[in-house]
Amino acid sequence: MAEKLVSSWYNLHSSVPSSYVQPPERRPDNAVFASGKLVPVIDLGGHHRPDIIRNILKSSQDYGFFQVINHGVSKDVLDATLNIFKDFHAMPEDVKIKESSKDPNGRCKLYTSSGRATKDVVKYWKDSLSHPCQPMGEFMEYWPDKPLGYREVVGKYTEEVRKVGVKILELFSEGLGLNREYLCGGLSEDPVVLSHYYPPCPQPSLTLGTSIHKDPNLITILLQQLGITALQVFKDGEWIAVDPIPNAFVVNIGIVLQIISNGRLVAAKHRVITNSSSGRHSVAYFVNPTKESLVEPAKPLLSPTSPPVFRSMTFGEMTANFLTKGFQFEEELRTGNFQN
Ligand SMILES: O=C(O)CCC(=O)C(=O)O
Ligand SMILES: [Fe+2]
Repeated sequence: MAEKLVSSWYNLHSSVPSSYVQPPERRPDNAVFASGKLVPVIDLGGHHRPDIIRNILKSSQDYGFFQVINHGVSKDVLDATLNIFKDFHAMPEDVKIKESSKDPNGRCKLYTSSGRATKDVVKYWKDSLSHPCQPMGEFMEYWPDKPLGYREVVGKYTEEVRKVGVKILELFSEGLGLNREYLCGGLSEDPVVLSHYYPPCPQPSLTLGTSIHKDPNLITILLQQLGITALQVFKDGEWIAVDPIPNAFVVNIGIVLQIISNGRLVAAKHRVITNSSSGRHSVAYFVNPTKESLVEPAKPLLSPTSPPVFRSMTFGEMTANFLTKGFQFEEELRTGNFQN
């Protein structure tokens, strides 16, 4: 971690440093907002499976986003998770660095801005901790073990969210006409958890917490802190706010699922704005394939009248390209657009 965390210095400033000022066209105050539009809310506890599937597919085609309620993870687990990550980001910088530097391969990391700091023309008002979270705890020895209880709380949370992920992936598979387990093997076996902290910002109209991006994964299952609306989704030239709902998860489609569905499901652009009165925490669970997995349009969805819209590539190769080229790399993945 070469650059100082925003949380270490934000309270010393009454204006944002110039390196955090977005160009006018990207500033939140210059954006067009959709009034009255809402990302659909889906009750996963509902009993009519075909309805749930229909709603999930429709939201994923129209918005690339939906929220789920009655997903089976208890309020206690959600609260404990947000609290442990709050406590993590509140620790002194040297402790946070030590606790997140145990993995010799650097897959547990603490970073500021987008983590691609040298490539960001403008920086983002955010610190993040991320690490793999496989269900058998394979990687747990490299997780932070401070604050007290971190591994227990995050281990429980990621195990519970994994189950929600399996449910949702099964619904997607069925809805797309694939067999129920299609997305459940290597295509979703390398999950990563990301804890984002957006400190209070003195000039929210000039800066962004997270860049305008699409997620380079299968799906994301996001837990938002209540009381602050900051996540926005881009649809038809307008930004739609994703208001936090008590005990809900926000689910969004990543580029990998867009490719597997051969473009039927959409990975939408989104971003996070800051606010001056309080900090915000969110916890993203990225459902990722293993790096050896081949990401390509599902064969059962292809036919002479429905040819592949995307080319195949291993997830490892895809990730390396997204890291250097950003989500614009998606264009290169479309058949006919490939450049070396
Ligand atoms: O903090 C949020 O609400 C969203 C974060 C996000 O977009 C991501 O982790 O990809
Ligand atoms: Fe995202």
